[in-house]
Amino acid sequence: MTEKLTQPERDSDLPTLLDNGWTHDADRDAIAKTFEFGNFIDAFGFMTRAAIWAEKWNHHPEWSNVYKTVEVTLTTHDVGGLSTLDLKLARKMDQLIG
Ligand SMILES: C[C@H](O)[C@H](O)[C@H]1CNC2=NC(N)=NC(=O)C2=N1
Repeated sequence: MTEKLTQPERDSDLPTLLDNGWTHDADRDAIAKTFEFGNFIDAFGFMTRAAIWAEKWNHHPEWSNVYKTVEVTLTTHDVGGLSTLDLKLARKMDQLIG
């Protein structure tokens, strides 16, 4: 059963993501990041590769794409806030952009 992040998990895991351009939306208990690419194909390719991981982990982003920009919000709907799945997917997205 997916659980909400504990405070110790937040203290240890969130800072690195925040340093990597993620922001924390306290109201939703979600993290968000805007990814900018060189062109539309690179942006869509990022979404395609991230989608494969999202489906594999059964954990899906809330995201939108306009031309070279992909806006991502991650939260776990089943628990109404952040879980380790959000952190895992965020780290994977950061890994995909190299
Ligand atoms: C039925 C299915 O396993 C659930 O709806 C999964 C699918 N993907 C999900 N993605 C996200 N971000 N949060 C969830 O709670 C969630 N739940």
